[in-house]
Parts: sequence; structure tokens; C-alpha cells
Amino acid sequence: MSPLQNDTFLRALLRQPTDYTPLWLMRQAGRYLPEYRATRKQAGSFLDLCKNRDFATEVTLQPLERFPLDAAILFSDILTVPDAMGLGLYFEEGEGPKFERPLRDEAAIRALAVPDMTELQYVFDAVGSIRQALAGRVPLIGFSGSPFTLACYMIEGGGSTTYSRIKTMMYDRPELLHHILDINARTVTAYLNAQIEAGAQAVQIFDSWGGTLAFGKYQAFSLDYMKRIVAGLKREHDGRRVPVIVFTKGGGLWLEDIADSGCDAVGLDWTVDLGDARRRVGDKVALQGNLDPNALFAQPAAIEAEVGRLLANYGEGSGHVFNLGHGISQFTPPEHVAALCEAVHRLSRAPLAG
Ligand SMILES: Cc1c2[nH]c(c1CCC(=O)O)Cc1[nH]c(c(CCC(=O)O)c1C)Cc1[nH]c(c(CCC(=O)O)c1C)Cc1[nH]c(c(C)c1CCC(=O)O)C2
Repeated sequence: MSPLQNDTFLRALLRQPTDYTPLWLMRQAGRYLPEYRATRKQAGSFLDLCKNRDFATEVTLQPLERFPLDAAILFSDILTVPDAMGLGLYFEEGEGPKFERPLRDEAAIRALAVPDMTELQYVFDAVGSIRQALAGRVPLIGFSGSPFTLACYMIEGGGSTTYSRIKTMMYDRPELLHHILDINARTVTAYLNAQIEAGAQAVQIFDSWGGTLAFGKYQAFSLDYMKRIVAGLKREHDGRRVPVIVFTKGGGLWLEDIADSGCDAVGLDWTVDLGDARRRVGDKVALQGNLDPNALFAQPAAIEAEVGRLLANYGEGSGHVFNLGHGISQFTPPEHVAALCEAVHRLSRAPLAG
């Protein structure tokens, strides 16, 4: 493997000194890029794209050809995991993900098992192929959904606005939900370790829906399972530490708890004040975030002003990875992303030097 030419992202996650604030964007490869839409058309369905090593490699690198991003993220989806468990993932055009066999009765839940990792071999093959194509330009991030977020889709059968099925189970039959979460946590641990083994240089756990839980329930049904995963991960590979990022959307009220999970960095959505978050977590973890993705609809001057405000809010010293507070919208103008990258790199050099 080629030596890493830009390790700014990995250094910031470990709160080591950097020359500027590194950035990457959640969902940086995707529909807002015309070249992604072209490859997607060639591949067929979104799942065909994920399952083809060469196409997955191509779309992972697309945003890096356009923008000076400091990390690449594996092109895949969090729902490949329940798909490997036999739930039958499919995408209805314009409707988002769905499962043919959601967990709707106790028999299905009792039959659930940690899948054989060979079911996800196409993901590990993509990781190896992307590392080769990157040739050390920037580090590669691997990822998984959190046990709770995966369970939301597995039980609801697709996206939800109410989470009523999973929450009913949580209150009526907590032991059943714990059973699912235990299997998910063991699966995600094996899955992320295999990604690390294949070449992922940092990993992020996406807890997109943990923030919908009540106080106390978040800790018991989402965070505790992420802690188990973090404790089971291989944190050293090829002589380098592999940092772990935990991102709970809507987790701003519980930052101290998340920072105690054993992770290296905490992802923040846009509702959190970055400076306040830094005071709350102290020097335990690095912080990643947290521009409102909708700010990218504004003109470049307004984007630059928001970047300046966020960087000043974080303050001096390392330990910040710039990102959005959630995934980039498919309607974002790519030129605005270019303006964002330029502003983050230019405006962050002075504070870090000072
Ligand atoms: C909840 C979730 C999913 N997937 C993911 C999450 C967690 C992050 C979050 O909270 O946004 C994670 C994900 N999904 C995708 C990535 C790729 C890597 C990246 O560039 O960040 C990552 C990291 C590609 C994708 N995953 C999906 C697309 C769009 C697929 C297409 O039509 O081409 C992409 C590029 C499909 C997907 N996959 C999922 C949904 C809800 C959808 C539909 C989204 C939509 O229609 O806007 C489940």
C-alpha cells in the first residue's frame, strides 16, 4: 500500500496538531454530482452500484476529483447489513429503502442471527479496491449504522417519521428489542473489524435515529450498544491507530455520555453550539461537524461567513474535523461545495498557526 500523503484528518481525530482544519462531507458521493448520476445510470439500481467493486470505487473517488476533501468515505449503505441478515433490501424509486421481510413477529426475531461476513464480501472488496485507487492521497473512512438505527429500519420495514413500531416494542417487550440490538451489535463489530482489516483507516458509526429516543432510553437502547462495538473494535492496523467516530443525530443533549463511550471523536448535528460542545467534552474526544446542510443552498459569501463563524466558535487548537451536521442534499449546487472547501482550508490556517 502507498504511504499516506495527507493524514490531516486522522491527526485531527486524535487531537494532534494540524496545519488547517480537515474536512469531508457526509454523503459526499451522491446524487448532487452529475457524474454520480451518470455512473448510477450505467450500473442500474443503487444496490447494483454498491455491489459492484469497480463502480463503487469510481463513485467514491468522484467528489475527490472535484474538491480538495481530506478523506474519502466508502461508497455503500448502512442497510447492506440487514440485507445480509436476509431481510431483502430494495429501493422504491423516490421512496427510499424498504425491506421485503421486516421483523414483524417474534418467530422472525428469534430466527435472526449474525450473518456470515462472506455475505458482505463485496463491501470488503470495495474497500481494498478504493484503497488502491486512492494510492495514499487521503485516508479512507469505513462505516456502519448503529444497532438502534439499523433496528429502526428492520422493524419499521423502511423509513419512518414516528418510529411507532420499534417504540411500541421497546415499551411493551424490551427484552425482544434487546435481543435484536445484541445481534446487531455483534454483527456491526465483525463488519467494522473486517472493513478495518480490508483497509479502512477510520470508522464512523451512523446513529441517525438514536436522537428520537427519550432520556434514559437513548443510553440503554442506543449508546450502550455502540459502546460494546467500540470496545470490540481493532483500533490498531498497519502500525496506525484507527480512530472511531460516533455520530448520533439529535444527540446534543447527551454529549458527555457519548464522549465517554470510548470513541475518539463525536459527530455533531447543526443544532449544537460547537464552542459549547468543546467545553462540555473537554479534551476527551475530537469533534466533527456541524454546518447545517441547508446552508449550502446559500450564496458562496454567506457560506464563507458561516464557515468563519463555526471555526471561530471552535477556537484555537486541533481536534476539529469540519463536516455538515447531516448528509448533503441531492439539490446542492456543486460550486457551493467548492466554495465551502476553499473557505474551510483558507480560514482555518490562521487560527491553527496562532
Ligand atoms: C439512514 C442512512 C441510510 N444510509 C446511510 C444512512 C446514515 C446516514 C444518514 O443518516 O443519512 C449512510 C450512507 N448512505 C450512502 C453513504 C455513502 C457514502 C457517502 O458518500 O457518505 C452513506 C454513508 C449512500 C447512499 N444511500 C442512498 C443514496 C441515494 C441512492 C440513489 O438513489 O442513488 C446514496 C448515495 C439511499 C438511502 N440509504 C438510506 C436512505 C434513507 C436512503 C434514501 C435517501 C434518499 O433518497 O435521499 C439509509
